Amino acid sequence: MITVEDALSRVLALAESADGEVLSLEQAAGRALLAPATAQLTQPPFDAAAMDGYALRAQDIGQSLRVIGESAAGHPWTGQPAPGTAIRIFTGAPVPAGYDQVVMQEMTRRDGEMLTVTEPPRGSHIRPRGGDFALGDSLAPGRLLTAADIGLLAAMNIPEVTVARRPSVAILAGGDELVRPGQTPKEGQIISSNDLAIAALATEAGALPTILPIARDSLESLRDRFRQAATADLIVTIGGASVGDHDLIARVAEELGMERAFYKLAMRPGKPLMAGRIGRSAMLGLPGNPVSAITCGILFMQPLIRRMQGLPVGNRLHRARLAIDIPAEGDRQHYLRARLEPGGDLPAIAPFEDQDSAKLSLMSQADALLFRPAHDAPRGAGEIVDYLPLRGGN
Ligand SMILES: Nc1nc2c(c(=O)[nH]1)N[C@H]1C(S)=C(S)[C@@H](COP(=O)(O)OP(=O)(O)OC[C@H]3O[C@@H](n4cnc5c(N)ncnc54)[C@H](O)[C@@H]3O)O[C@H]1N2
Ligand code: MOO
Repeated sequence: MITVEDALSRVLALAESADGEVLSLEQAAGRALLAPATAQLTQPPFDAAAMDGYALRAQDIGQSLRVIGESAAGHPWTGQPAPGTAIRIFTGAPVPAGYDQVVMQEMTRRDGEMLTVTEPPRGSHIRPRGGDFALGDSLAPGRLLTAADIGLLAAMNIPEVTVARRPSVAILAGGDELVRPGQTPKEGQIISSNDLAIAALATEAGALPTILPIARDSLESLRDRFRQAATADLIVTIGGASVGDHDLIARVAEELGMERAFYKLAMRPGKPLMAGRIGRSAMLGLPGNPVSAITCGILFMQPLIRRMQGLPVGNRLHRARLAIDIPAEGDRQHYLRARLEPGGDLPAIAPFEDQDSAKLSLMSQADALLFRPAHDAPRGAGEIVDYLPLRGGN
């Protein structure tokens, strides 16, 4: 058994460098920027008024000023500046050269052509040219494009960007006991849930998943599914990873030339995780127990999919205080399903008493995976521990 850390670095090594595709900004939100995007202009392109009011010379405040022109957004004033004058100006309009102060109209009194500043302004109310970004500034790759990024890129006059192609992920669940949701299970059958949960995790990480028809516990059925999956960037199998007589995944994968990176790691849940490469595809073999499959999906599959898009692998640990005492850990790194509550300086975390890796209801209720290193000593309420959030904030 290898450590979780070692396993993760071997899984990440399965990623090849990301392929790019060029998309319009309308299509690019949520995608991974793959090449630097460089501003084609300077913003603001001119010193701009931040308020509706008057442009004037700060040194003239206190005098009665003559209003000699108007500058509106899209309609700059082009006259000659002069001491003792002011220009009517609107938010976003160019501040004409020769004037260094905008005064809000609420702080002035206008009488015909004449203007008096009634309250001293605070700040110039001028946004200087280039104060937001300058020609040649760039947005670095390796980030998911947010709504604000899309707005920024548009303002930079970049109509198209190179983003990582979404990795294709073929998801292969197998087992004679499995039927699809919506069907009526016969005696001894259960509904296949793992493939849908893993596909949801893959989508969340930016992949395009395809759920293959459920494989039967036969070599022929599994060979057939692997053939269907052969063009995927990543093949994820679920179940059939352990030691039972029907656990055939490893056998078929090897027969098809899988180069195995590892099999089994010192982790709870998720010990029988397998990883490697088959043909042009990376492969992850997740354990069948639903909580184990989802935990391995979060800890290994999602980082791999992010790495395939040139993104940081994520899964940063956060800190919380234990709400209850917990016993010493065994020889596997443990991820316990836990509830988080708001706390004083840090949130309070309480692992569920029942950590059965077959219980989806508990995984669904969990706010976090409490992280415990192998051989960790007993811990008391109030001690600080690490956790992985399960609801955003990751
Ligand atoms: N003698 C041993 N038995 C087991 C060991 C072991 O080390 N020695 N490890 C246990 C652990 S830990 C896990 S995790 C499971 C993993 O087993 P497999 O990956 O071989 O998974 P299966 O046997 O195929 O299934 C396990 C369990 O999960 C259910 N399952 C499978 N696929 C799905 C699906 N798509 N949707 C919903 N549920 C699924 C399946 O019905 C079984 O109940 O092995 C332990 N045993
Ligand atoms: O690893 Mo199994 O995943 O403990 O249930």
